[in-house]
Amino acid sequence: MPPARPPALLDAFAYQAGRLHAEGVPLSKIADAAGTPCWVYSHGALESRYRAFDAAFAGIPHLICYALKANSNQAVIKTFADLGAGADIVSEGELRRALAAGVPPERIVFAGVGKTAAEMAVALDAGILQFNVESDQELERLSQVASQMGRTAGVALRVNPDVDAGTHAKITTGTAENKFGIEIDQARAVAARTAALPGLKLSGIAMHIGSQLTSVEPYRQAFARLVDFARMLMNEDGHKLERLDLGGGLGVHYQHAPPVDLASYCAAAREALAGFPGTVVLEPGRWMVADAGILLARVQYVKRGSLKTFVILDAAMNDLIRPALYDAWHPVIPVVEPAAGHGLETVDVVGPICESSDVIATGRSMPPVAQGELVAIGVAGAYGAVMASTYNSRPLAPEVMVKGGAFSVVRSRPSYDEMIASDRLAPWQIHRT
Ligand SMILES: Cc1ncc(COP(=O)(O)O)c(C=O)c1O
Ligand SMILES: N[C@@H](CCCC[NH3+])C(=O)O
Repeated sequence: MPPARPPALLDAFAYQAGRLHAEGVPLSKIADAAGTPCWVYSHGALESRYRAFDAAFAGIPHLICYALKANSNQAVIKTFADLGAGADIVSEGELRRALAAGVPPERIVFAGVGKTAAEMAVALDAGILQFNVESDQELERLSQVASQMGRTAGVALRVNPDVDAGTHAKITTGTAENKFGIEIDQARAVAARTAALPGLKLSGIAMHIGSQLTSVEPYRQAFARLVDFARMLMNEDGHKLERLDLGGGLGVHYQHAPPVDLASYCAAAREALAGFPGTVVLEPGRWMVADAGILLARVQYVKRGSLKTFVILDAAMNDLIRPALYDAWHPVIPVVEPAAGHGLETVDVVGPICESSDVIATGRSMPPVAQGELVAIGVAGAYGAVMASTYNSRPLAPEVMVKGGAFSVVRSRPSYDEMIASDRLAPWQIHRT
């Protein structure tokens, strides 16, 4: 097993003159301006991730539909949209975020098992590229909504290839046990139904087998099944498919580098797609943003007990829920570079929330940190801010984007008044004096 990820490997976050920076900005300066906890994103890292992904698929017609669910801040979406990205969305909220950030509707694909008729209507009205349809009932509803509006909906059938992605049980999506997609054995009949129903145009086949994949083999199997199925639909049933949507899921380097990297993922896709005449749609989320973001926090207390030492931060599970939810491992890095030859201390890094699951790191061996110091929680650009809540009435942490030597608050911290502003008393609780 290779050693846990050293801080120096975080792409855009490195020590300069003994202080951790985001690109050219000392993180302490951002903490002073925005307060802690706060999210910090590197514009340069986002751009280089997108460019690398795009370059890997050079030579084959492709459309990168960034999966907004990983990080849907307007400044992040716009960074990708400016480079030509489309969007993979799962809700009307994400549709509105994509459009507001300037993603052209003809580059938007709409996934999700529970699309409402209202969501379909808004997306049809916007003129999105395709609906990734996940059930026969959804197909019927989409046909009705589109017909009533006098529109034609582009349809890609999301098939469930029944391949185990070998990832965490809570984030696998491509086996028959999961709610996602149409079982591949049933999908041929659903394709025929799509061709027969009004208001629909079958334009592609889609898949997405899970997230944080760390091996290429499940991709190979799933891609092969998808392409075989698409060829059968084209050659035997006469459907004209314009697009194959391979979904997302490419894993990133949290604790240990995954053996699947962009090059091998892309090679597997190219091999499977050889000779396919259409466009390949890709829906990377995590891979595009994880390394480009950190959560910046300040140590409030160091509590030394008889069994454990707790480093208590001002960031908590309501900010970053991944450790509590998936036992996820994130690097925790002191902002002041530890002196050469520093020792290590085994600590639990926790937040102030009243739950024992409010952990950022358990049993972590790290350089000692003291009260008042800043720490960066790394690889937090994906599924960080988007999964945050206000549990314990903690306002959502602000988001900051850095570009070179400049930084900007791209979502502010709500005031306490704003946080409670939409609560109302019931009429019978209002007493007139
Ligand atoms: C349909 C779909 N596409 C794309 C993604 C993005 O996945 P990831 O962030 O793992 O690339 C997801 C999330 O797992 C998804 O459900
Ligand atoms: N939210 C998850 C992954 C699920 C991806 C969305 N289908 C994570 O933090 O890793």
